[in-house]
Amino acid sequence: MKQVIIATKNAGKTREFQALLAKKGVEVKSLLDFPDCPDVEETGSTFAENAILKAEAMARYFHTTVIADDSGLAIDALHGRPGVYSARYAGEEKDDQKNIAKVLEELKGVPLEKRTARFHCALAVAAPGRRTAVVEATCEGYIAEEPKGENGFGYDPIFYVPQKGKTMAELSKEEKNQISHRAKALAKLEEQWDEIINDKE
Ligand SMILES: O=c1nc[nH]c2c1ncn2[C@H]1C[C@H](O)[C@@H](COP(=O)(O)OP(=O)(O)OP(=O)(O)O)O1
Ligand SMILES: [Mg+2]
Repeated sequence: MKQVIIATKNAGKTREFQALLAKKGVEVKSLLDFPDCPDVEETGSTFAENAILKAEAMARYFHTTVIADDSGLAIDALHGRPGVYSARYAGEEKDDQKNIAKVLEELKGVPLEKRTARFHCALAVAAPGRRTAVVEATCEGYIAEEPKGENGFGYDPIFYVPQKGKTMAELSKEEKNQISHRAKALAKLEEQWDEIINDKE
């Protein structure tokens, strides 16, 4: 069985990687499968730096190739915030509902055409004794006036995707995986794929 470790404790990201990589016959393990693994502090000032920090720490811990995802939402009217602070925007507890409420409060009265935003995803691939590779991608949209939809995770209920006429949380998993920042970044690893996967008996 082909396998890859994604260095994330986020269940939503994990589900998306599982769906994206099942097509390739690759089984995804995330850090949720390894409850004892250490926390990595996200002290970088960019998505790429944080992805590298997480990937390299976990490649050392597991002695094998891992992929880390650092992602978030950049809102133009908020000068790029919440950005790399997306997960903890409304506090250390990483509460999606509180993060959404904070963003909507800050955007009160801002008209739709000025609510432009994008999701960013940086993926770092680290392996012991190898140079770490990083790819990045974005997905453009608008911040809706109110949350809509039940699917996805994080800021999906307030991220309006113009070409679909829906919020990200109203898209099916398959639809999100055709357009998302995460799917686009993963596609950029295509050429390195044979070196990334681990063959498990
Ligand atoms: O597709 C997405 N749809 C909605 N929201 C999203 C998405 N992608 C990232 N986001 C938000 C969630 C979280 O507020 C932050 C990620 O923060 P980030 O540090 O990368 O992830 P995390 O702390 O949840 O898990 P981990 O670091 O273990 O991978 O951006
Ligand atoms: Mg994090």
